Amino acid sequence: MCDNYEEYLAHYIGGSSKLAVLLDYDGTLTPIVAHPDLAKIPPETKNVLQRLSIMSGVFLAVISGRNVNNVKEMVGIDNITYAGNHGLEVLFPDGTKYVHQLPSEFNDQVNELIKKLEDNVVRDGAWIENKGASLTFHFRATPEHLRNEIEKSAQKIIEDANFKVGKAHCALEARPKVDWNKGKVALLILDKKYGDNWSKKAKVVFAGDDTTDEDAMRALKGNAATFRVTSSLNVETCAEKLLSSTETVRQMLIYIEKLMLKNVSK
Ligand SMILES: O=P(O)(O)OC[C@H]1O[C@H](O[C@H]2O[C@H](CO)[C@@H](O)[C@H](O)[C@H]2O)[C@H](O)[C@@H](O)[C@@H]1O
Repeated sequence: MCDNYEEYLAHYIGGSSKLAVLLDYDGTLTPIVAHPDLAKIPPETKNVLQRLSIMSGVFLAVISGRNVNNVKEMVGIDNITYAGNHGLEVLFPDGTKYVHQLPSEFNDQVNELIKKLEDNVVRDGAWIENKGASLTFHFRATPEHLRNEIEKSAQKIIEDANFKVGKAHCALEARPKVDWNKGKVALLILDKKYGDNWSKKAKVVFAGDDTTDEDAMRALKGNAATFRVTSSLNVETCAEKLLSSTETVRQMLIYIEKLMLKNVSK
């Protein structure tokens, strides 16, 4: 049921003094807007994240499809974990990094893909966000009557270039064909923080709004409280609960802060 998170979280977190909060960025911490550079984190959301980031017993990670340096800059909080490119790269608060190994031919493949997209579908407002380990083909600025055709053509080009293609908000995500995703990186992050029996040591909350976030909801099933941010009640999801907006995500984070304040001051 939508936005009915209080009872669910109070019951799930219980008296636990250790909680990992894993959050997607676009569409979860910030509303979807016309261009990625405009998706600034609302100050109230940043404030509650900042408070959670220094709260004893709370561990915070942002797991995004953006380039990892870009998402770190957009959130702007030190000492938390950032995963970018759908988990292919991670910056840990201790200064260490995880970079998922890509096939040696990847750079050539991505350059070829960019050239094909530029020659065929980068027009009528559509553009490529080159994020290094993956790219996003954006068509939000394309007139609505042209979107379907441009999306179909781009999808075919991405598939033919041997990339994984995923549908996003007015965009297609092109990712290398490696067995890695937001779910696998969520498990890696939790393992690194708590050890491989993390599920016995900490409670976990995950929230995301997009299809790539479903990998995390699936991987965490049974060991986390998971939320899909969506305004539709009919969305197919592996999440346990729905949240209707980024504003509700912010309210939920404030509720988590209250619960954890009680738990850590016991
Ligand atoms: O995993 P996320 O943090 O949710 O990132 C997913 C993609 O988000 C961005 O694109 C989307 O948000 C933009 C800003 O609101 C919007 O203009 C665009 O239409 C959306 O598709 C980002 O640009 C991508 O790199 C991320 O992969």
